[in-house]
Amino acid sequence: MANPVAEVRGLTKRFGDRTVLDGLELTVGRGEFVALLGRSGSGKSTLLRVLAGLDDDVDGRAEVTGTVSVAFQQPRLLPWRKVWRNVVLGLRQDGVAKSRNRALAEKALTEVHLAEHADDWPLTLSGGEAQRVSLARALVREPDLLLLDEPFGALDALTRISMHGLVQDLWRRHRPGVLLVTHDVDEALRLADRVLVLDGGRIVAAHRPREADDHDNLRRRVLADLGVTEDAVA
Ligand SMILES: Nc1ncnc2c1ncn2[C@@H]1O[C@H](COP(=O)(O)OP(=O)(O)OP(=O)(O)O)[C@@H](O)[C@H]1O
Repeated sequence: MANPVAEVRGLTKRFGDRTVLDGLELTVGRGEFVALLGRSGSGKSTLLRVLAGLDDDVDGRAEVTGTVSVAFQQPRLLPWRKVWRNVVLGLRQDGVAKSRNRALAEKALTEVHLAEHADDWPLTLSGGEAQRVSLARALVREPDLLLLDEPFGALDALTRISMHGLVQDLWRRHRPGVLLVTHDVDEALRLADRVLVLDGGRIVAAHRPREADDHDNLRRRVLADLGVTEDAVA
Protein backbone atom coordinates (compact mmCIF):
# COMPACT_ATOMS: atom_id res chain seq x y z
CA MET A 1 0.00 0.00 0.00
CA ALA A 2 1.44 3.37 -0.99
CA ASN A 3 2.11 5.90 1.74
CA PRO A 4 0.56 4.20 4.78
CA VAL A 5 -0.10 6.07 8.04
CA ALA A 6 0.31 2.93 10.14
CA GLU A 7 2.39 -0.15 9.50
CA VAL A 8 2.43 -3.07 11.88
CA ARG A 9 4.79 -5.95 11.20
CA GLY A 10 5.14 -9.12 13.26
CA LEU A 11 3.67 -7.44 16.33
CA THR A 12 3.66 -9.71 19.35
CA LYS A 13 2.39 -8.70 22.78
CA ARG A 14 2.54 -10.94 25.82
CA PHE A 15 1.08 -10.43 29.26
CA GLY A 16 3.09 -12.85 31.39
CA ASP A 17 2.85 -16.20 29.62
CA ARG A 18 -0.25 -15.17 27.68
CA THR A 19 0.28 -14.12 24.06
CA VAL A 20 -2.41 -11.59 23.10
CA LEU A 21 -1.02 -10.38 19.76
CA ASP A 22 0.88 -13.01 17.83
CA GLY A 23 2.92 -11.74 14.88
CA LEU A 24 0.15 -9.37 13.79
CA GLU A 25 0.40 -7.63 10.39
CA LEU A 26 -1.65 -4.55 9.57
CA THR A 27 -1.43 -1.53 7.30
CA VAL A 28 -3.68 1.54 7.40
CA GLY A 29 -3.47 3.69 4.28
CA ARG A 30 -3.48 7.48 4.32
CA GLY A 31 -7.11 8.56 4.48
CA GLU A 32 -8.36 4.99 4.79
CA PHE A 33 -11.15 4.03 7.23
CA VAL A 34 -10.46 0.64 8.78
CA ALA A 35 -12.72 -1.09 11.30
CA LEU A 36 -11.41 -3.79 13.60
CA LEU A 37 -13.79 -6.43 14.93
CA GLY A 38 -12.96 -9.22 17.32
CA ARG A 39 -14.37 -11.06 20.25
CA SER A 40 -13.99 -9.67 23.75
CA GLY A 41 -10.43 -10.16 24.92
CA SER A 42 -9.04 -10.68 21.40
CA GLY A 43 -6.55 -7.83 21.81
CA LYS A 44 -8.21 -4.93 19.96
CA SER A 45 -7.58 -2.34 22.66
CA THR A 46 -4.09 -3.69 23.19
CA LEU A 47 -3.31 -3.06 19.51
CA LEU A 48 -4.70 0.46 19.73
CA ARG A 49 -2.64 1.19 22.83
CA VAL A 50 0.51 0.11 21.02
CA LEU A 51 -0.31 2.27 17.98
CA ALA A 52 -1.08 5.22 20.28
CA GLY A 53 2.38 4.87 21.79
CA LEU A 54 0.96 3.96 25.21
CA ASP A 55 2.65 0.55 25.30
CA ASP A 56 6.06 -0.16 23.80
CA ASP A 57 6.77 -3.38 25.66
CA VAL A 58 6.28 -5.46 22.50
CA ASP A 59 8.13 -7.47 19.87
CA GLY A 60 7.90 -6.50 16.21
CA ARG A 61 7.18 -3.12 14.67
CA ALA A 62 4.26 -0.70 14.95
CA GLU A 63 5.02 2.51 13.09
CA VAL A 64 2.80 5.54 12.68
CA THR A 65 3.65 8.32 10.25
CA GLY A 66 2.64 11.72 11.61
CA THR A 67 0.30 12.69 14.43
CA VAL A 68 -1.96 10.18 16.14
CA SER A 69 -5.05 10.95 18.23
CA VAL A 70 -7.21 8.61 20.29
CA ALA A 71 -10.85 8.73 21.38
CA PHE A 72 -11.92 6.13 23.91
CA GLN A 73 -15.24 4.55 24.85
CA GLN A 74 -15.51 6.94 27.77
CA PRO A 75 -14.86 10.60 26.92
CA ARG A 76 -12.35 11.02 29.78
CA LEU A 77 -12.88 14.77 30.15
CA LEU A 78 -11.28 16.59 33.06
CA PRO A 79 -14.23 17.91 35.11
CA TRP A 80 -12.28 20.88 36.49
CA ARG A 81 -11.54 22.27 33.03
CA LYS A 82 -14.14 23.96 30.88
CA VAL A 83 -15.10 22.21 27.66
CA TRP A 84 -12.83 24.28 25.41
CA ARG A 85 -9.84 23.75 27.70
CA ASN A 86 -10.43 19.99 27.50
CA VAL A 87 -10.36 20.21 23.71
CA VAL A 88 -6.89 21.78 23.62
CA LEU A 89 -5.31 19.50 26.23
CA GLY A 90 -3.16 17.65 23.69
CA LEU A 91 -1.94 20.71 21.82
CA ARG A 92 0.77 21.60 24.30
CA GLN A 93 2.72 18.47 23.37
CA ASP A 94 2.39 19.44 19.69
CA GLY A 95 4.13 22.77 20.38
CA VAL A 96 1.11 24.89 19.42
CA ALA A 97 1.28 28.45 20.79
CA LYS A 98 -1.09 28.96 23.71
CA SER A 99 -2.50 32.09 22.12
CA ARG A 100 -4.06 29.96 19.35
CA ASN A 101 -5.82 27.57 21.74
CA ARG A 102 -9.16 29.31 22.05
CA ALA A 103 -9.61 29.75 18.30
CA LEU A 104 -8.60 26.17 17.56
CA ALA A 105 -10.97 24.86 20.26
CA GLU A 106 -13.85 26.89 18.85
CA LYS A 107 -13.18 25.60 15.34
CA ALA A 108 -13.09 21.97 16.51
CA LEU A 109 -16.21 22.42 18.66
CA THR A 110 -18.03 23.96 15.71
CA GLU A 111 -17.19 20.87 13.67
CA VAL A 112 -18.92 18.65 16.23
CA HIS A 113 -21.82 21.14 16.59
CA LEU A 114 -20.96 22.18 20.13
CA ALA A 115 -19.67 25.73 19.67
CA GLU A 116 -22.18 27.08 22.17
CA HIS A 117 -20.87 24.73 24.89
CA ALA A 118 -17.27 26.00 24.82
CA ASP A 119 -17.54 27.60 28.26
CA ASP A 120 -19.62 24.87 29.91
CA TRP A 121 -18.31 22.45 32.50
CA PRO A 122 -18.02 18.81 31.31
CA LEU A 123 -20.39 17.52 33.99
CA THR A 124 -23.26 19.56 32.51
CA LEU A 125 -23.03 17.70 29.15
CA SER A 126 -25.04 14.68 28.01
CA GLY A 127 -23.19 11.44 27.20
CA GLY A 128 -23.38 12.11 23.46
CA GLU A 129 -22.18 15.70 23.87
CA ALA A 130 -19.26 14.60 26.04
CA GLN A 131 -18.31 12.05 23.40
CA ARG A 132 -18.39 14.78 20.75
CA VAL A 133 -16.04 16.89 22.89
CA SER A 134 -13.74 13.89 23.01
CA LEU A 135 -13.88 13.74 19.19
CA ALA A 136 -13.14 17.47 18.97
CA ARG A 137 -10.13 16.93 21.26
CA ALA A 138 -8.87 14.21 18.92
CA LEU A 139 -9.51 16.25 15.75
CA VAL A 140 -7.99 19.51 16.95
CA ARG A 141 -4.55 17.95 16.51
CA GLU A 142 -5.30 17.33 12.83
CA PRO A 143 -4.22 13.71 13.17
CA ASP A 144 -2.84 11.63 10.34
CA LEU A 145 -4.16 8.61 12.23
CA LEU A 146 -7.31 8.66 14.36
CA LEU A 147 -7.72 5.72 16.73
CA LEU A 148 -11.29 5.17 17.91
CA ASP A 149 -11.72 2.61 20.69
CA GLU A 150 -15.44 1.81 20.76
CA PRO A 151 -16.30 5.50 20.93
CA PHE A 152 -20.03 4.88 20.45
CA GLY A 153 -20.34 1.79 22.64
CA ALA A 154 -21.72 3.59 25.68
CA LEU A 155 -24.26 5.69 23.76
CA ASP A 156 -27.96 5.01 23.21
CA ALA A 157 -28.95 3.70 19.77
CA LEU A 158 -30.25 7.00 18.39
CA THR A 159 -27.24 9.00 19.52
CA ARG A 160 -25.00 6.31 18.10
CA ILE A 161 -26.61 6.64 14.69
CA SER A 162 -26.17 10.42 14.66
CA MET A 163 -22.53 9.96 15.75
CA HIS A 164 -21.98 7.64 12.79
CA GLY A 165 -23.13 10.41 10.47
CA LEU A 166 -20.91 12.94 12.22
CA VAL A 167 -17.80 10.75 12.12
CA GLN A 168 -18.36 9.92 8.48
CA ASP A 169 -18.76 13.60 7.68
CA LEU A 170 -15.61 14.58 9.62
CA TRP A 171 -13.64 11.79 8.00
CA ARG A 172 -14.69 12.88 4.49
CA ARG A 173 -13.67 16.45 5.21
CA HIS A 174 -10.34 15.82 6.93
CA ARG A 175 -9.39 12.38 5.62
CA PRO A 176 -7.35 11.05 8.50
CA GLY A 177 -6.54 7.37 8.45
CA VAL A 178 -8.97 5.81 10.94
CA LEU A 179 -8.72 2.60 12.94
CA LEU A 180 -12.07 2.01 14.64
CA VAL A 181 -12.42 -0.75 17.21
CA THR A 182 -16.00 -1.85 17.58
CA HIS A 183 -18.19 -4.78 18.63
CA ASP A 184 -20.90 -3.67 16.25
CA VAL A 185 -20.74 -5.48 12.89
CA ASP A 186 -23.27 -3.14 11.27
CA GLU A 187 -21.33 -0.09 12.43
CA ALA A 188 -18.14 -1.52 10.93
CA LEU A 189 -19.81 -2.38 7.62
CA ARG A 190 -21.47 0.99 7.41
CA LEU A 191 -18.45 3.20 8.14
CA ALA A 192 -15.32 1.43 6.95
CA ASP A 193 -13.49 0.96 3.65
CA ARG A 194 -12.00 -2.21 5.10
CA VAL A 195 -13.30 -4.42 7.92
CA LEU A 196 -10.75 -6.64 9.65
CA VAL A 197 -11.37 -9.48 12.08
CA LEU A 198 -8.88 -10.13 14.87
CA ASP A 199 -8.67 -13.62 16.34
CA GLY A 200 -5.89 -15.62 17.97
CA GLY A 201 -3.64 -12.55 17.96
CA ARG A 202 -3.77 -12.03 14.18
CA ILE A 203 -5.96 -10.57 11.48
CA VAL A 204 -7.88 -13.58 10.17
CA ALA A 205 -10.25 -11.93 7.68
CA ALA A 206 -10.58 -8.73 5.66
CA HIS A 207 -13.63 -7.41 3.82
CA ARG A 208 -14.35 -4.36 1.66
CA PRO A 209 -17.99 -3.41 2.33
CA ARG A 210 -18.10 -0.60 -0.24
CA GLU A 211 -17.35 -3.15 -2.97
CA ALA A 212 -19.91 -5.71 -1.77
CA ASP A 213 -23.14 -6.16 -3.74
CA ASP A 214 -24.94 -8.33 -1.23
CA HIS A 215 -24.78 -6.65 2.15
CA ASP A 216 -26.71 -9.34 4.03
CA ASN A 217 -24.39 -12.00 2.73
CA LEU A 218 -21.33 -9.97 3.74
CA ARG A 219 -22.81 -9.47 7.20
CA ARG A 220 -23.27 -13.24 7.56
CA ARG A 221 -19.70 -13.87 6.46
CA VAL A 222 -18.31 -11.38 8.97
CA LEU A 223 -20.41 -12.92 11.74
CA ALA A 224 -19.08 -16.34 10.72
CA ASP A 225 -15.51 -14.95 10.92
CA LEU A 226 -16.35 -13.92 14.46
CA GLY A 227 -17.62 -17.41 15.24
CA VAL A 228 -21.27 -16.36 15.44
CA THR A 229 -23.59 -18.87 13.78
CA GLU A 230 -26.76 -17.90 11.96
CA ASP A 231 -28.87 -19.70 14.56
CA ALA A 232 -27.51 -17.39 17.23
CA VAL A 233 -28.37 -14.33 15.13
CA ALA A 234 -31.87 -15.41 14.07
N1 LIG B 1 -2.37 -4.73 31.60
C1 LIG B 1 -2.74 -6.00 31.39
N2 LIG B 1 -2.24 -7.00 32.14
C2 LIG B 1 -2.59 -8.28 31.89
N3 LIG B 1 -3.44 -8.67 30.92
C3 LIG B 1 -3.96 -7.72 30.16
C4 LIG B 1 -3.65 -6.33 30.34
N4 LIG B 1 -4.33 -5.61 29.42
C5 LIG B 1 -5.04 -6.51 28.69
N5 LIG B 1 -4.82 -7.76 29.14
C6 LIG B 1 -5.40 -8.99 28.59
O1 LIG B 1 -5.18 -9.02 27.18
C7 LIG B 1 -6.30 -9.54 26.52
C8 LIG B 1 -6.76 -8.58 25.44
O2 LIG B 1 -7.30 -7.41 26.05
P1 LIG B 1 -7.90 -6.23 25.19
O3 LIG B 1 -8.40 -5.23 26.14
O4 LIG B 1 -6.91 -5.81 24.18
O5 LIG B 1 -9.10 -6.98 24.45
P2 LIG B 1 -10.26 -6.38 23.57
O6 LIG B 1 -10.30 -7.17 22.32
O7 LIG B 1 -10.10 -4.91 23.45
O8 LIG B 1 -11.51 -6.75 24.48
P3 LIG B 1 -12.93 -6.00 24.65
O9 LIG B 1 -13.61 -6.13 23.33
O10 LIG B 1 -13.59 -6.80 25.72
O11 LIG B 1 -12.64 -4.58 25.03
C9 LIG B 1 -7.36 -9.80 27.59
O12 LIG B 1 -7.35 -11.17 27.91
C10 LIG B 1 -6.90 -8.99 28.76
O13 LIG B 1 -7.24 -9.61 29.97
